[in-house]
Amino acid sequence: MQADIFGAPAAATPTSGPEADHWQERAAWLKSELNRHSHAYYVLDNPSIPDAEYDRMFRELVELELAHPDLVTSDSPTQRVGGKPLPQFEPARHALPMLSLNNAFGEEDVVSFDRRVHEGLQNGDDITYSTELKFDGLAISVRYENGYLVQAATRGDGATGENVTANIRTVRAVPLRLHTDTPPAVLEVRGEVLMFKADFARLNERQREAGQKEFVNPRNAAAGSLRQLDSKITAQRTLRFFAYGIGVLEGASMPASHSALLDWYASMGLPVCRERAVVHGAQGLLEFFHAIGDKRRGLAYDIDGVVYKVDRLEQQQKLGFVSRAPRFAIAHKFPAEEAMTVVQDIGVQVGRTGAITPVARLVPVFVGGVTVTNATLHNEDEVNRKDIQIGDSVIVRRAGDVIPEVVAYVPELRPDHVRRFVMPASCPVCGSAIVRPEDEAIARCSGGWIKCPAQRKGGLLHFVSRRALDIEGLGEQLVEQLVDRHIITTAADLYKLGLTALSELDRMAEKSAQNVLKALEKSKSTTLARFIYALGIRHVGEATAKELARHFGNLDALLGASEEQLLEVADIGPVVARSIVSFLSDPLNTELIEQLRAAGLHWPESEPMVEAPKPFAGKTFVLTGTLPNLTRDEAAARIEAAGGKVAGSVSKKTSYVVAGEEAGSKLTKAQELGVAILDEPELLDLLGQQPPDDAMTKD
Ligand SMILES: NC(=O)c1ccc[n+]([C@@H]2O[C@H](COP(=O)([O-])OP(=O)(O)OC[C@H]3O[C@@H](n4cnc5c(N)ncnc54)[C@H](O)[C@@H]3O)[C@@H](O)[C@H]2O)c1
Ligand SMILES: [Zn+2]
Repeated sequence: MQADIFGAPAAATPTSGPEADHWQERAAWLKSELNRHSHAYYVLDNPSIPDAEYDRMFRELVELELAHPDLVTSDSPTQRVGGKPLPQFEPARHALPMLSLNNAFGEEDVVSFDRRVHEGLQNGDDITYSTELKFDGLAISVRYENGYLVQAATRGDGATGENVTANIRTVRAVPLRLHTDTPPAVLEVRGEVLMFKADFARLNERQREAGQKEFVNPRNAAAGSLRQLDSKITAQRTLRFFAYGIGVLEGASMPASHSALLDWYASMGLPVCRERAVVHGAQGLLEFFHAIGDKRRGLAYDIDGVVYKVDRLEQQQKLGFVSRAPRFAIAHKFPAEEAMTVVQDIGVQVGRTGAITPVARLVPVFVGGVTVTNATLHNEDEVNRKDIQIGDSVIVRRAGDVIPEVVAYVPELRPDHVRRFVMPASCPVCGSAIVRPEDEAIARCSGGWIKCPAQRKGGLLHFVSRRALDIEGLGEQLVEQLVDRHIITTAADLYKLGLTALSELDRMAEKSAQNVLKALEKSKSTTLARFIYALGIRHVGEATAKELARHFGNLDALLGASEEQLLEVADIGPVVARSIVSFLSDPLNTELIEQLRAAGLHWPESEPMVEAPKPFAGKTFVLTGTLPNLTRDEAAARIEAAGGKVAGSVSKKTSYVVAGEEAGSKLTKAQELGVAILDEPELLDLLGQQPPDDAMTKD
């Protein structure tokens, strides 16, 4: 397979096109492709390729233009910002243009940015930078006259945007009036409109219920919601806003620094993100980048990097602008979490509970900071729902430590010959029949761990994993050998391993064998929660194991618990309770537990705790629509804390449906079935609670 200059497989991407040595043709082709994708992204809010793919083509064009400057034309995407405003909107000219940002993809880029700033300012001292998040939404300019919001416009092509004033007025996060007695005569606040992840999930759920198209990601949902001809629709979507820049200012003096500007904004009731800092030099920039990288998953919204800006505005002015971006700022991007590649085959993997997972074998692709060759397709229904076939170009997502998954295929790149995935009839590892109970999404190998080495290996790897007994040095290869050579069958056998047996394995020096034995010895002293989790009971994850340990205090109390007693544990529902009882009533499992105790595994034990009564115990709730104060997650958390269960769909077994505004088909179903319906005040009444304070953070 031929690779292009960025190392990605050429056939896997739309960058195929003309050969790279016909550079004129190639540049023309890149321009037209980039323009086509920009239109889909900026104008239609419906991109067909991942951003990383777009960025790759963009960089290729930049390189070509650098090598052949006569290729640069004014219509080149490298010279322009965004897309043409939609003609359906009234145009809004920006008195000061709204630009883009240059990107840094690695530490070297950040160091050279800092160097260019020094050169530009002829300054030998450390530069002070203001650092903030790069929100993944869309830019907006909001104009206040004498403190009142008078106009809001999208970025558009940088010079002219779309007048979206009526829509912005429905966004609660944007104040209609500045909270100050001395407002400037004119202030253009620039910032990002975005959608929080939870609101995005809820919106897509509603779209699904209503049989309408779902949005690809929060950015496109935000853009699609703001750029609505009917502001009633915008009003129904929860949009947020963070201010981060300034356009025209009249009747007030400009703060001396960017950080002071943001503080001023916050004092006037404009939402400014708290995750910002003032740092010195390239070192300070990189420290901020890493600190935010660690926090990223926990943020309520998507970011695709951080932004560094020279803090002193007078220095910003001195540095000025290049064609489409300021010289005083740069966006430092996180590695892209989505990339495009080709599915070469679809195989299956057998998990520790026998679950058969379809796995796409991919043309290797760099995504989320690593090279990925396999990505999960979750289960048979997902493969069919997403219609992913062998031979397709697909978008692969790897976010943080999450297992890479195939998100979607790219219809415009589907070749003539693709092949469907067929679930095999028997386990590829042990040959036992694969069965899929009618009401379940997961097909399983019916061999159990006695017959199926894949399940044995999976179970052992789970047992030794970091969150279970945390036995260092017992990795995949070692477990594989131990099982394949029939040296061990169960976890209890691990504690019978001796130095000779271990040293005889491949790639096992005596020193490492000794370390494994030491780690095994150390693991004997553990906690009840880890031990329960390590057993690998289906549906008992880490959190449930902790809850069980807390509730029962000691192992014998858990071993003797009935299904009813298990149901009294917080977070445990009928499915989990049944799974625990069925696991513990299998003599093979109880024997294993006894063997492990006999091998010396121990933990502190205590008496079972007495739980306070739970008013919602045994009751099932379904949430639908938007509640006035509580988010859906908050409402669910409160119901669960009171012992109730939250279900996704309404049935005769539902005790209550909690309905907010725009409740959809679930409400109708509840009315049909005669299920009791609550609004937010009634729910809080039942709970004996108050609504929360406004959730939006305004410094
Ligand atoms: N998938 C596609 O087909 C496709 C097509 C076109 C563009 N794109 C993507 O769009 C991006 C390029 O768009 P762009 O020109 O808007 O640049 P950009 O999004 O990379 O950077 C500029 C924008 O960042 C935003 N921003 C967020 N936080 C900010 C902060 N704290 N300070 C200042 N600005 C902040 C502003 O909206 C600003 O306009 C690329 O990531 C590209 O991949 C994708
Ligand atoms: Zn099997």
